[in-house]
Amino acid sequence: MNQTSSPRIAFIGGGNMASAIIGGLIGRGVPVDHITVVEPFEAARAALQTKFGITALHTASAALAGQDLVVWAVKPQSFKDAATPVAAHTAQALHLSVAAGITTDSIAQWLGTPRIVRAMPNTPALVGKGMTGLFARPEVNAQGQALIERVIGSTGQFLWVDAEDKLDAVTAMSGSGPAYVFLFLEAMTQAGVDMGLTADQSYQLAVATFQGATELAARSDESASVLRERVTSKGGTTYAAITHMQQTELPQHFIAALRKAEARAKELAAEFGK
Ligand SMILES: NC(=O)C1=CN([C@@H]2O[C@H](COP(=O)(O)OP(=O)(O)OC[C@H]3O[C@@H](n4cnc5c(N)ncnc54)[C@H](O)[C@@H]3O)[C@@H](O)[C@H]2O)C=CC1
Ligand SMILES: O=C(O)[C@@H]1CCC=N1
Repeated sequence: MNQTSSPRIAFIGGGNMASAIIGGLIGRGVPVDHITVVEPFEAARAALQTKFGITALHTASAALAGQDLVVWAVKPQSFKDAATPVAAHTAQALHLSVAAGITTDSIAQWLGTPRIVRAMPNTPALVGKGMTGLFARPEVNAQGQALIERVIGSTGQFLWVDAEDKLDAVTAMSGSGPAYVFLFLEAMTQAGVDMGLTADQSYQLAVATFQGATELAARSDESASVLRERVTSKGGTTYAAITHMQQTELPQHFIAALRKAEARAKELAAEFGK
């Protein structure tokens, strides 16, 4: 994105997710003075200053008028309160929410505009390897969708879903998913230590294995199950481990856990969307 075509973008909430997107935008050449952030928390404002040279506003003001896009990066429970002072200045803007669970119906009601895209990003966006699910209300035109793709594309991959409730599945998969991977990394590292390796050695082995295996899956035309079978010699070591995982129903427990995340996304909408 160059200087002349750079949109003006405001962020409401300047925490982890906002920082990931801001980092992506700056990396793609969006000038810092095209980015406005409202962030009430002093330490978070200081972090934005140090990291990006952005002086965030501590409260909504007329500086929010004339923005092309407003990105909502507050916690679901803070959204409604955050919306009231902002809505007065931003009725003309396109809005992008990354808040888990909060529906565009609620957001449209709070902001007084239906021009809303809902996104479910994930934290690998911090290193440009994010995966974001997107849903646009019908009032968002192709130009609006293209702007969203430029912004979110600066943080990694994205995909559009055609029904808003599918974002609950996206949340359970890629939104929360990095935490599942980190849990597996922790468990693999512990196993390595139990078998006599150092914690550093174990962690390196675990992280490199995830990196390598997922890169292989991404580049391969074969399914994950075929790739798995290629590692698994009959009666060998992988067979011993996978058999134990199947006998103890690890895959079923994993699937059930994702359904819990999906259910929680729906609960959040009911809880904080009123
Ligand atoms: N962390 C994650 O992996 C993901 C988070 N999300 C969503 O992103 C949103 C933000 O999450 P994080 O960045 O992790 O949280 P965070 O806590 O790092 O950032 C939220 C920021 O909003 C600020 N804030 C609170 N009240 C405000 C107000 N009235 N006006 C403006 N700012 C206000 C807080 O001070 C805080 O710095 C959440 O809704 C979450 O559901 C979505 C996908 C992944
Ligand atoms: O745990 C959460 O509610 C948010 C949404 C996806 C990742 N973090």
